Amino acid sequence: MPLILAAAHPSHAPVRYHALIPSAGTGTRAGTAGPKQYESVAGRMLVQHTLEAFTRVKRIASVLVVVAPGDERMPAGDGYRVVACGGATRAASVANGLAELRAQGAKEDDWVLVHDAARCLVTPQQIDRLIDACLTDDVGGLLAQPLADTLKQEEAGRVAQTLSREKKWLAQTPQMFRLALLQKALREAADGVTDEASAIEAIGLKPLLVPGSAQNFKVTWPEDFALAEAVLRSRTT
Ligand SMILES: Nc1ccn([C@@H]2O[C@H](COP(=O)(O)OP(=O)(O)OP(=O)(O)O)[C@@H](O)[C@H]2O)c(=O)n1
Ligand SMILES: C[C@](O)(CO)[C@H](O)COP(=O)(O)O
Repeated sequence: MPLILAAAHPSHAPVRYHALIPSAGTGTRAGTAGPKQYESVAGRMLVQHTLEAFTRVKRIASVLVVVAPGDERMPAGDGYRVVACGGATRAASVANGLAELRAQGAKEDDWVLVHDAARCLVTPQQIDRLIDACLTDDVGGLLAQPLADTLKQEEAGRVAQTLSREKKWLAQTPQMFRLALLQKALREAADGVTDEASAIEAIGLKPLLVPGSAQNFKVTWPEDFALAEAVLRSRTT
């Protein structure tokens, strides 16, 4: 796919935005027979809804989907490429995808928007909101949702204490950082890092929190499929 020059960086160098969609998980918590991203939701594979949102954002120059080695279930489609370089963890899949982007010619300063295949309810408007908020930021940032419920800490199945929910956010995706910075952060990240922002935080930087949407949830549990289906169908009526 040709890379499109999308916007002007303050230094006047061309800035490009790439989407990286880790889709190499097995979906163990979803309780489905196969990986959840291939389940049918509102008439299409779950991951196809995710990809449609990104391919509709015109300033995104390329969309790269990372699947597990040997996985041939991802359909080919317009506007995205599939590479079978998934790793044992989400962070490894993202790191391998970043290396692939570099191999394809993406530059160190290009922005990368990493987004879970399993967040199939993201909208082009939400993606644009993140880009608009971060494009002049020195660090980058993520969509996130302020905590709505009271927060409990558990000990042996009982409440040990109630934590303050003030200034607490649930991290969503996309999470948007410069390519080389994110590569460095993931190289240095401790095992078990569960999102890009925490790798960036670990090197001493403070990602920007950009309000997302409660509808941008990650399909994780069996009951999430029906909810995703209902939301998607409500958008087409
Ligand atoms: N080794 C991995 C693990 C996860 N992912 C991707 O990271 C996203 C978020 O992960 P999660 O929701 O945890 O998906 P799974 O790992 O598939 O689910 P589970 O943890 O229930 O097994 C998903 O789109 C998933 O496909 C990935 O690319 N490579
Ligand atoms: C990246 C993420 O979706 C932000 O909330 C989340 O950390 C993914 O975690 P998982 O353990 O892969 O479900």
